[in-house]
Amino acid sequence: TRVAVLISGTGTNLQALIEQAKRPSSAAEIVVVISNRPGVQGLKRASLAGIQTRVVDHKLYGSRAEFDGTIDGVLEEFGVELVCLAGFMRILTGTFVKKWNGKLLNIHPSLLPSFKGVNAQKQALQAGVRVTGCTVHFVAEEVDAGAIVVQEAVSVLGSDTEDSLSDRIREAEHRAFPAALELVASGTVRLKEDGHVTWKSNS
Ligand SMILES: Nc1nc2ccc(CNc3ccc(C(=O)NCCCC(=O)O)cc3)cc2c(=O)[nH]1
Repeated sequence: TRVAVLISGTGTNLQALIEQAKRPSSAAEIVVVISNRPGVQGLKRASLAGIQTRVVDHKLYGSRAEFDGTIDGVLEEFGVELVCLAGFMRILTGTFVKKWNGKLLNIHPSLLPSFKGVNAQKQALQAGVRVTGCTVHFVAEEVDAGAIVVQEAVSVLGSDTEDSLSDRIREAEHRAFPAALELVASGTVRLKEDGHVTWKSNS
């Protein structure tokens, strides 16, 4: 499966996906990395891995529709079949999400539906939960509300700060996202028309 990864920054999740796609058994081939910001470290990680990169700078577009349309054009140019959002921080328009429905994966640093939106780790600390984690989900128009593919639980320690908890969640993300990538790229898991996830059964 031809995969694109969308980033906005360092791309630590991108690195985990690159390593997963390199494995001989992987069903995924990352064919392009697209950033909405120039000069970010994730672009260097992609180039080091021999993956083509594109920058679609959202500041250069008058509307979200034009920005998303340019992203769509790059995805079509590379024959992309699956898109992973790895720390991509721009909300995608409904038109784009509809076109790519079932082919867009995002990772969120909490056990959705708890703690949607930005600073999910801080929300978990402030809520006093003893278990949080990360979620890989299909992207729906409503932010952080798409069907769940993979989750990994992470304990909250009494000594945790936002940074120590974020680091521990990030380690879980680096396992969960590659696992979800394989499940969807291999066709084991897919999104049904009714918006629910279905697992291919051998029986
Ligand atoms: N329609 C749709 N698009 C998304 C785009 C990115 C992400 C990644 N997670 C994100 C979740 C939230 C945000 C956010 O609220 N950023 C501040 C506003 C930035 C802006 O103005 O664009 C960004 C990414 C998830 C979604 C999603 O669930 N649905």
